This record gives sequence, structure tokens and C-alpha cells, in this order.
Amino acid sequence: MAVYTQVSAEALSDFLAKFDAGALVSAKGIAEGVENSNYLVDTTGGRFILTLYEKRVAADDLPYFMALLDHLAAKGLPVPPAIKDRAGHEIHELEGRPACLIKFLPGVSVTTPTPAQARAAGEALSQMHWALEDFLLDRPNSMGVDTWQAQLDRCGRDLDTIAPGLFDRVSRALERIIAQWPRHLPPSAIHADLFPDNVLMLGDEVTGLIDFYFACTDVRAFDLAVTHGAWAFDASGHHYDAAIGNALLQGYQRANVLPSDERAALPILAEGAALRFLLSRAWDWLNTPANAMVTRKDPLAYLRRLDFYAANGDALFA
Ligand SMILES: Nc1ncnc2c1ncn2[C@@H]1O[C@H](COP(=O)(O)OP(=O)(O)O)[C@@H](O)[C@H]1O
Ligand SMILES: N[C@@H](CCOP(=O)(O)O)C(=O)O
Repeated sequence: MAVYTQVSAEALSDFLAKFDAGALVSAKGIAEGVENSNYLVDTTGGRFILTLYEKRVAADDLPYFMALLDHLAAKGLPVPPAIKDRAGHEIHELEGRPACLIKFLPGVSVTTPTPAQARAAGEALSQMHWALEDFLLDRPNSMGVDTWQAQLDRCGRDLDTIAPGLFDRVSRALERIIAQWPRHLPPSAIHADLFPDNVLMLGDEVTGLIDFYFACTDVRAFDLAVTHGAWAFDASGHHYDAAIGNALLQGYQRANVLPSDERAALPILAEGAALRFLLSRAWDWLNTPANAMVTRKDPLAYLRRLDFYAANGDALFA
């Protein structure tokens, strides 16, 4: 589920009255997602997404995210900008939370992508990266390499309750990854969480790139590595699907060729990407009550990816 904040019909009607978006017809909570509260809102003027920003999205970051969406939408990328109210404002407050009314995009997110769909997602990621070359705002990666030691420390030995010996394994991997991290690569605006559930598709066509709330300044090839890890394995991380992984990389290179120094760094970036999600999932695993209405995601699925990339990364990205 992802409806943490209930919105009354009265409050929503008052909110909509600020826009030229029509009058409220219906509003339904959207079950998918984990970070924010999302509603599908139908009005006499059309269909919209209402997002109320919850725990991990800082209100101060919203102007960055909205500027990024506006930048990409202006360049014709399939991203959903926030709707401006009559006064030109995109960011509002509703039921005590920061809130935006967002353009609704058609499409569904796939759970088991085909190679053609992975190729299209890779191409869309690449197009997005190059469309962001002239995006000048900066947001440090709050889940980036310089935060991983602190994330590990705050989990501490509790990691061993998830799997015996996990703390030592993650500590060793982190030390190795930090020592090899390619700090010379150019910074860029990236999505940083382009999992299949954040790509809307109709058949083999990408109709939406959504959920930019981890977007930040980091390395493009790191974004590609995040996307590779998210798309090319089964959910448990036991099985790597080479056809999907290769199609994703081909799609990325079809739109724009990744500079050779960025490509050469993919093996270590892929390990880092796996570690990033292992750490955030482990923290959530240890801190989400068993009876919470949100489904905890398995950290070990990313330990398996980490092991896989450590063993096969060089051959995989050669
Ligand atoms: N602009 C949009 N158009 C259509 N559906 C959307 C849009 N934004 C979000 N959704 C729907 O809401 C779900 C949750 O959105 P998401 O941004 O991934 O939430 P969270 O930030 O909580 O993870 C998505 O899986 C999708 O079904
Ligand atoms: N993609 C992350 C969790 C973030 O969830 P999202 O719904 O905002 O994409 C993971 O799988 O660990």
C-alpha cells in the first residue's frame, strides 16, 4: 500500500479549486509505491495523480524535482510534470503534507520485462541523460557512495539478524568498492531509481518515466548500473537474465554512446548500485514493524546481485 495520509473529499475539492483542472469526480488511493501517498483523481477536466510527500522526500527538495520534470517534459520526454495552479504554483500543502497535482500518464509497469521492453527502457534512460546535459541544478545524492559507511554503521550488527555474517560481508564489500570508486567521472543529473515499477509501458513502448524522488547529481553510468541491477535479475536476485541485461545496454547505447571511461567503470558501479539498495532495504527491513501496511523489500536479493557483479562484472560489461 502507499496511502499514508488520508485526504477528505472536502479538502481535495478546495485544493482542486485553485487549478483550472475541473471539479472532483472521484479519488482512489493507489496501492503501488512505498515512499509517498498517491491518489488517482478524476475531475470533470480529466485524470490526474495527486501525490502527498511523506517521510523520505524533503519538502526543500521538491523545487529541484519539479524543475527537473519540467525540463524533461519541455524536451518531449515522457515524464509527468506537476500542474501549475492559476497563480503558477506547482507545490502546495494538503492535509498537512507537501502535495502536487501531477499529469497522469498512460501505461503499466511490467513485472517480467521482455528484451524488447528492456531495450526500450535503456533507450529512454539514455535519452533522459542527454536531455539533462544542460540541466544546471544540483542535488547531492542522499543515497550515494559517501553515505554508505554511515548507512552501514546505523544498521550495525543488527544486519546479522537478517543473515548470519552479513555485517562483515557488507563491510568488506564496502571497503573494496570505496577503494575503487571512479571519482573522476563527470557529474550529471540522474534518476537513481529506474526500476521496472517506475517505467510505464504500452507494449514495447515507454509511455512514462516516473518517481523521480531519488533524482540527484551523480554519475550517468551509475544510473545505468542501478537500472541494470533492477531489470536484469529475477526479484530474488538468484537468476541473472543475460538477454534482458544485454538488451538494456544495447538500448542505452542505441540512443547515445556511453563514453569509454564511464563504460569501463560499470563493473564497480554495478557493485556499488547493488550495495546501495542492499543498505536501504536492510535499514527498512530492520525498522519496519512486521504489521506495517507496507511490504518490506528483501535486502538479500541485493546481496546476491552484489556477489554476482563481483564475480562476473568485468565479463558482463566488457
Ligand atoms: N504520472 C503518473 N501517471 C500515471 N500513474 C502514475 C503516475 N505517477 C504515479 N503513478 C502510479 O502510482 C504508483 C506509485 O507511484 P510512485 O511515484 O512509484 O510512488 P512512490 O514514490 O510512493 O514509490 C505507480 O506505480 C503508478 O501506478
Ligand atoms: N526501488 C527501491 C525502493 C524505492 O521504492 P519506489 O517505489 O520509490 O521505487 C527498492 O526496490 O529497494
